[in-house]
Formats: sequence, structure tokens, C-alpha cells
Amino acid sequence: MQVAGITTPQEVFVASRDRKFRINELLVIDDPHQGPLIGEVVEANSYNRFIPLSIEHAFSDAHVLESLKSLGYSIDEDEINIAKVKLMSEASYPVTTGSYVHLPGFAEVKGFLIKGSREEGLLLGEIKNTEETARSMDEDLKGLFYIYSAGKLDKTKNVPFILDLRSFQQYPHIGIFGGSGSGKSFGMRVILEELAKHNIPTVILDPHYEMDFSESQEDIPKAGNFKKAFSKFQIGEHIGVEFLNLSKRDLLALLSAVSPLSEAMSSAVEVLHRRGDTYLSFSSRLDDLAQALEMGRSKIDNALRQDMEPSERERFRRMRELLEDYQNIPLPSVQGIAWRLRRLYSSGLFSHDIKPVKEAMMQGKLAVIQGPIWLLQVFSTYMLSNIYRQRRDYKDSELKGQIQGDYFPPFVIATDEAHNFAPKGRETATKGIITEIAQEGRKYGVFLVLATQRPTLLDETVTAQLNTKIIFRTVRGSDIATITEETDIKAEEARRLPYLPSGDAFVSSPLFGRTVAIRVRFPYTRSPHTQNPIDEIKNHRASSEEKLLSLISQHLPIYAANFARAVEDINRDSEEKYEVRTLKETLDALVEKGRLKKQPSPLGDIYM
Ligand SMILES: Nc1ncnc2c1ncn2[C@@H]1O[C@H](COP(=O)(O)OP(=O)(O)OP(=O)(O)O)[C@@H](O)[C@H]1O
Repeated sequence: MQVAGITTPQEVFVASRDRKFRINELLVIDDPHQGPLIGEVVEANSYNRFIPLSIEHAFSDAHVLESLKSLGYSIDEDEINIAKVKLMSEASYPVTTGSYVHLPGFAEVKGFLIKGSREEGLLLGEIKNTEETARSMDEDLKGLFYIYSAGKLDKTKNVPFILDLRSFQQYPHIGIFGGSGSGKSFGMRVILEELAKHNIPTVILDPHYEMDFSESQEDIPKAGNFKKAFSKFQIGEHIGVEFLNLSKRDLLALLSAVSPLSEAMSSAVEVLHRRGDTYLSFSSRLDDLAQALEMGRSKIDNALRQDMEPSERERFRRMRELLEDYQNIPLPSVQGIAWRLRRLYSSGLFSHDIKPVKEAMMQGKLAVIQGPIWLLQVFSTYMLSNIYRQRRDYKDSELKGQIQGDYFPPFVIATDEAHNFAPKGRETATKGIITEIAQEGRKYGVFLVLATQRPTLLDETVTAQLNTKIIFRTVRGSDIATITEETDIKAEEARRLPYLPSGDAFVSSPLFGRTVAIRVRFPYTRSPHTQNPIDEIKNHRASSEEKLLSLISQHLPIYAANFARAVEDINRDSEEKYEVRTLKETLDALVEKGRLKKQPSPLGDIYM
């Protein structure tokens, strides 16, 4: 392999007669004047005499041709492999044409490939096309995980891609971008498994109900057990919000997450919510005021003149007071607040608190929060503000040398569909807290892992703070443009984005100082949704058939003449609601499948 053509201090062409180049592989150029220079292949091509060098293409540059000839290549006969190579760091002078080039041993390029220790890093996958270099790699870095590729699962043979945990302090936030089916969810799962391995407290917002780590991939030997590494909470069922602790700001955020509040409603909440309010006290105040506004003063006074139960009288008195204090609040605003509040209440939100989440975090677990996206927004606004504040207060008081309250650890927040939580050009309940953490979470050790299919729809301030970006296959032009703007991805790589296979990604990270092409390792656990829908139908059918058969077999033989009795018996023993007609159909279907026999008799058919 030799350098050919006109060179620059940043970029060269390398030619080889017998070795095909692979994109992203590293090469060492032995420049006689500048010593070894490391470069990365960004374009790889092969030519032979049957397909002449094209006129438009850069490689056809007359200088490259001339240079190849003078290096002893016969461009009319030989197959020639040519690579465009970008140097990792700029050379002092243009590279010497004709310099020999060799494939690096691990020691020569270790500094470019490995930026963290195996013990203290997240093992996300392998660096593409580093197989030859990996042969001379330290033994303890070899075969650390499994890669699934071309229908086969194998131990990795490449150099591992390790994201150093300690580097989070410097580069705290991770973005995962990629279109549908590109490998984003697998990538997120791998990151979360790695965080779990290190017992890093992590809160996961899971709008897709897919973040379950209890089922291991069967094909991976010794996949490890993640069952105890995570706890799953459903909003309204296991966790919720303590109304008593809500500030006015929290309450406004919660109500507006149900449906945006008008100006009048916001000001009404400001004046109506009082310190120490419980759900009951606040909601009855709203109901009383709504009724008072509806009745008007004279009707209330009239009512008070009548005979009534003391508790009833007390209520009318309260209504009159409320009317005096808040007569300027429009009735529709009070009603608007009341229905939003009722919606929150009926979701179960106010019946629980976030203690279980905090406990899971204190144990260094993954705390998976599940709920429909609107409720997740409502709840996470409150929860993230709460735990972030707790961590901030702890850290601030530690810095001031006056620790108050209990220890609260650094933590990670991870979510898919991040553009719903911090959308561009639109306010949502969660956006404020996510932007705040994106901007100053680093100081407190609070880190974000945000995945989205649509980076273009993610708030720019947040996107700009995502220091490490993992970019999977992306087809949409506008998203490729955003990615190109927001990362150091090279033009050649951006062109490849629409064609990346699922699970391949570019990692743009300041730690590496360049974009690294990786294949994400195969996760140890699997999502509960991995079953193919067609298999699901078949399995369900087979298991219902078994259930049916074992139910019916207890009542065999069934005589057609005595169907009514059989229906009664079967319905009594099960939750089924057969009628004579449906039982007959079911039995006939089982006969057709060969699971039952039907024998004619003078008194009618007998099923056995
Ligand atoms: N690292 C990987 N190794 C092997 N196969 C992978 C990998 N990543 C993804 N795949 C394959 O691609 C499929 C889709 O991946 P995944 O579910 O992660 O996509 P996604 O980007 O999250 O899509 P969506 O946004 O639609 O959920 C997986 O079911 C799997 O078959």
C-alpha cells in the first residue's frame, strides 16, 4: 500500500494492488520525513481495466493516475484499490507521495480506539473494521460481548467501543438518533444494561412499555441476570404525586400537562391554591366556588335564610366567603381547572408518592416509569424537578460545607421519544426541567440519555448540550441536515446514513475527537414486545385450544342429545359462557382438527 497523487496535510489517496480497503479502518502512513501518521479510510473503491477510471470522479485526478504509473501500477491491466484517507491529526506538511502504508498493530492506534478502561466503561459495541488490529489487542479486551450480524450470533472479533463512565463529568449527555427500526431501542437497552452493571441510579421514562429487563436472550450463554437490577413502576398504580407537597408552579405544570391553561385559569390557580392544601381541600374549594359563581350572591343569601343541616349551612357560608374573595374569577376558568384536576385524580396520580422511585435509585437500580405519554409528561415534570432539586440541594450544601439532609446520589435520566418531552418551538410541562438539566446537570452529576427518531423536532438548546451522539440509520433529509450541523460527522459518513444496517451507528464524541463507526453489541435482555405478531396469534391460538381441550375433556363423553346439560356443567366449571350452538361449533372444530372424535349413534352424535 502506498500514498498516491497530490497530497495535503489532512488527506491522501492510498493505492493497493491486492488489498481491498474497508471504510473506517485505520492505516499507518510511514512518511519518511514526518514519521508514522495515522489516518482513517473514508472512501474505498476498486477499479480494473474493464471499467476505466471515471472522468468526474476525484480518483481520476490526472495526478493520481500519473502517480500510480510512476509507482509501477499499470492502470490498464491491474485491479487497483484506492482509499481516500483522512489523517487523525493534521500533519505538519503535505504527506510524501509514495510513502508506504501499513495496517496498524493495536499498540500503534490504541490511543485512538480505547478511551476508557474495560472495568469503568460502558461496553456499547465494537469498532467497525478493526478485526486485523484487534488480533494484537490485550487479551482482556478480546471477545467481551456478542455481536449479531448476518443472521449469526458471535463473540466480537473487533476492538471494543468503550464509553468511559468518568468522562460523563466532562461530557455528560448522550443523544441517540435514528429512524424507525434502525436499532435505537437496542442501543438504548445496551446503554441501560451497562449502567445497571455499574449500579448507576437511573430513571427511565418508558412510554412504550418496553423497558423490562427480566427476560434474557436465550442465545447468549451467561447473559447475566438483570431481574434485580431494575424496578418497574406504573404511574397511578405504584407511584404518584403527593398533593400536599406541590408548589403552585408544580400544580400549574401538572394541570397544563392535561391540557394547556388559559391566562385566566393560570391566574385563578395562583390565587386559589393555598399552602398546605390537600387534594380534597383544593378540589372542594373549586367545587364550592363554581357553585357559588353559578348561584350568585342573592340565591346563596336566600338559601342561608332557610332551615338546613348545620353542615349544609357551613357549606353555604363558605360559598359566600369564596364569592366575596374571588368574584372576579370567571366561572369557565374554575370549571376548566376542576376538570383537569379530576382527570389527574382519576388517573390515580394523587394516591401515591415517589418514594419507591427514590428507594430504587438509592439502591443503584434502574427505575422504569411507565404510563401513557400525557401522564408520563405530567408525572415526570414533578418527579424530575423533585429529584433534581434534591440532588442539587445536597450538592450545594456539600460545597458550602454545611450538609443538610440525606445523601442523594448522582443519576441518569433516560427516555425514548425525547422530542415529546423537549420539543422545538413549543412549550411542554417537561421542557423546562429537561433544558435545565441539559444546561447545568453536569455540575450536579445528573446526566441525560435522550433518544429520538426526529432530532429536528428536539429543542435546539437540548440538542446542543448532547455531547455524545449515537447516530443510527437516518433517511429523512431534514434530520440528516440537523445531524450534520450538530455533530462532527464527515460528509462521506452523512451520505452513508440512509444505508446503515440496523445496529450500526456513528458515534460522535468529543472524547474521541472524531466520529467512530460502531456496531452495537447484542443486548443481554429483550423487550417484552419482541415476539413476532404472527407467532403471537399462533401461540395464543394453540394455548387457548389446549385450555379448551383440558376443560372439555373433564365432561366427555358429551351426548348431542344432552347438550343443554353439558353447557351448564362446563359454564359452571369455567368462566366460559357457552350456549348450545356455540358449544356444538367448538366441539365440531376440535373434531375437524383431530383433537376429538365424533361417533354417530341412534340417539345422536357422541363426542369423545
Ligand atoms: N445491535 C443490534 N444487533 C443486531 N440486531 C439489531 C441491533 N439493533 C437492531 N437490530 C435489529 O433491528 C431491529 C429493530 O431495532 P430497534 O427495535 O432497536 O429499532 P428502533 O430504531 O428502536 O425502531 P423504532 O423506533 O421503530 O422502535 C431489531 O428488532 C433487531 O432485529
